Amino acid sequence: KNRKPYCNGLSLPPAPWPRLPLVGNLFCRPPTIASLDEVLRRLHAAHGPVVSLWAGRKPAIFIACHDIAHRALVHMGATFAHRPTSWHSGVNSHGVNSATYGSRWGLLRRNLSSHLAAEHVIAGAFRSSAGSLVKSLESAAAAAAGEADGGGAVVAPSETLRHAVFGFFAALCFGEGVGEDTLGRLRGLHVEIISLIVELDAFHLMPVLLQVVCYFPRWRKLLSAQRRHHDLVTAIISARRRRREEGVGSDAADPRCYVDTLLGLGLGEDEMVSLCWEYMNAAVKTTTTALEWIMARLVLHQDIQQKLRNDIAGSDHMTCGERRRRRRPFVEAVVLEALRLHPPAHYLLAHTTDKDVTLDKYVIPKGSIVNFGVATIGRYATLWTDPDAFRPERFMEGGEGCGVHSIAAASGGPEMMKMIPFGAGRRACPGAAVATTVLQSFVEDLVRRFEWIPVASGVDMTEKPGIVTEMRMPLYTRVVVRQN
Ligand code: HEM
Repeated sequence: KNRKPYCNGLSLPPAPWPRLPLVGNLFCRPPTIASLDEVLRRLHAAHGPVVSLWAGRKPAIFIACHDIAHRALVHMGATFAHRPTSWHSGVNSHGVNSATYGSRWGLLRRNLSSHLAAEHVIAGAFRSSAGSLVKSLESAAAAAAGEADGGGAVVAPSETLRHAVFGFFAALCFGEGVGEDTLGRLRGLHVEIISLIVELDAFHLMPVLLQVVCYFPRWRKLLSAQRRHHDLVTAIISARRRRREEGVGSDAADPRCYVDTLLGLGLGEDEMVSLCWEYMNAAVKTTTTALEWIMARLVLHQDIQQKLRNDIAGSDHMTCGERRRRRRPFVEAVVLEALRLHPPAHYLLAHTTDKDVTLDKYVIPKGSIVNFGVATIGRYATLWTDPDAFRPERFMEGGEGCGVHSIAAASGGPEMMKMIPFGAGRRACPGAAVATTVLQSFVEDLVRRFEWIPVASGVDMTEKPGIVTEMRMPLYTRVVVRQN
């Protein structure tokens, strides 16, 4: 019914009628990402890859086609590089992601990207967290060995993986030397704040009235958690500032961690706290979730796990740094295939446009919310053979995914966008290269040190939809410590 001409004879992308946000879910319970998935599945099936919902007075347009996503994010990159604003952004208000597309965003993004490109910083942080991850798993396996009925110990490694990934990114963000106790409190605060955020609000999909209704009962708790987070991170930053002023270690001469780079930019306290929140928040849950899906796949596909082990056996004598620099096509393929089939983020962060644009045969009005179906594109039946099957070989030489990277090259065509786990174009994830390198390195260490065997009940691969789509049941597996 709303296909009537809107602008220059073109109509808006098809939407359900009446124009209510996430129809059918609004009145019974707060709308969730699961209900969004459901509504979009039906709309795409009925109307094709470009559809709209209504977030209050604004259309929210969803694109689930790699070709159209390529036109929007790459060809019309500058037009689609804007983010919608929010009346309350809390801890996120000064982040790169919420920055208006312009000079401040450019400065913060360049700073983050060059910090993440510093090879020696990444290598140092990785060495210590990979070491402690292997030790913790060995201890967990030893503790559980008594309960095992032969053939290794049954463990639930999720918490250990999460701890290692958090430790790695905390070392990159705040530098080495922050106490375990402080990191524990910081992790607890991240969990608390995230549990209080209304999921769909993160995608700018809720009309203001609904936001007020959903946030009202949790507002005080959210403010209190944010205040405690602010105090803790300010104390860590102050300690880091003092270290630099006193010239402890080589840090004063060579800015290493993210906080050092922020101190160099002369930002205010609130800005730095917000940027640290964003760093840890953007990095940890996504990377941990990806790691869990990869390990679940390796437990499920014993042949792929063995092939991976054979493949990395040749690098056993190398140092950590040498291994990270060497190209490892099969490990890369395993990580890419897992990111295609199980992207941690099923949608990008919300984009918006600074003018009316025509896309496909529709008009996208200025200021609309625009988002892209990451999971739908990665599992598209016309783009991938047997898209629901886990086949890393498709990314090897001669395979249908050969040449496809986790981030589409700006010069490539739409075929480069057959998967977009990190987005594409100007707002694509600046942490993509670090995340994939770290995933490959953790996976190598975990497969080199342990054998991962399914328990009798198998592996539950059901998804738990959310801002980050995790496994519904945490991984539960048998591990055997390898002797060599
Ligand atoms: C497996 C791990 C990760 C995944 C799947 C992931 C995914 C994404 C996605 C889908 C976006 C939205 C892109 C868009 O809206 O077009 C994004 C943005 C972003 N990510 Fe990541 N990310 C990961 C790791 C990281 C890491 C390690 C960092 C930094 C330490 C990071 C920092 C950011 C930032 C700052 C943005 C906003 C960029 C901007 O608005 O300019 N992410 N990420």
